Amino acid sequence: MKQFTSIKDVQHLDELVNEALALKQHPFKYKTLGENKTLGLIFLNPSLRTRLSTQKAGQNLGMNVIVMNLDKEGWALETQEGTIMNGNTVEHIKDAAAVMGQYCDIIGIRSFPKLQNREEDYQEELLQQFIKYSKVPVVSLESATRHPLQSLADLVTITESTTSRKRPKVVLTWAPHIKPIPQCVANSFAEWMSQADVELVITHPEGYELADEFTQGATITTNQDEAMQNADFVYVKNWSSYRDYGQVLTDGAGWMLTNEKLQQTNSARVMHCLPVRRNVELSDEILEGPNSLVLEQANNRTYAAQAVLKRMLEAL
Ligand SMILES: NCCC[C@H](NC(=O)CCC(=O)O)C(=O)O
Ligand SMILES: NC(=O)OP(=O)(O)O
Repeated sequence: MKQFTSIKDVQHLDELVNEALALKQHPFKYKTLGENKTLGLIFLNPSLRTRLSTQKAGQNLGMNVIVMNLDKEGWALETQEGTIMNGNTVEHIKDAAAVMGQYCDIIGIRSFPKLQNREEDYQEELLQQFIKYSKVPVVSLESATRHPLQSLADLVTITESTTSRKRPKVVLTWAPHIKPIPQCVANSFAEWMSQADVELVITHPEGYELADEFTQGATITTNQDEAMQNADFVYVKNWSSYRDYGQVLTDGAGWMLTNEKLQQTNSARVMHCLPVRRNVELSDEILEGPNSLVLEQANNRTYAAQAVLKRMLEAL
């Protein structure tokens, strides 16, 4: 694997999921594979899970891992081509990425969307420039439009939790939030589920339609109660509008998942990528209840990252 920025970089999805599950059983089986190789993790936004699980994944494979919070600790980055840098930006991404590519064998990068200009965000300029100028394999740690390591961990979690039904019904439901949130976790989850052996239903209020490219094959409804019927997994997530880009169109009163709503499901397991705003997006009773899978999802982030890094190391 030369890079990992979306499901399009995965050739055999089942094999990657099984690899992650096998690594969960034997995390140190390949502890010499990454010997003398450096993994650089670069963050332009906050992170708890992605940072620690990817660092741990690299270490489990024997890699040296270096981490930089570029937004706080680095020079202010310029991304425009050919600009006269007489303003606030200090270093061009061309130079920064090229330098980091010399220090690292694999680079991971997190860069959220600005949620101001849809075309700009969806072009993934920062991620693409990093790939171009670092010249080493790049793994997305969550970009402007996708969060593939999260989606892989989510699929691993669903795979290991499926018992009764061969083709589970998976519902992605919009939830309220207090501020505009990127579409990337929802985009990515929908994109990965469309390639998995599940029935995917997406439910959200009017105006929160995700971009078509991510939702192929899904049933989409604005009726949350209808979506919940007989669900095996409910994935809870807020996102801002794609249509009215970056806008919050409703306070979403009534969209928070509760135990009462869960009654309509097939005892569905409840998922969320975390961090979660308790009692806004999801109730305490669900998060702490027997149906919650959120901690297992977070745990599986390590093995998802390890499976991806293993493939990248093998391709170096
Ligand atoms: N990396 C995982 C999720 C990141 C993002 N959450 C946030 O930005 C939370 C911000 C807040 O709650 O103030 C999201 O939900 O898409
Ligand atoms: N789920 C997730 O990506 O969490 P962090 O933002 O803490 O990395």
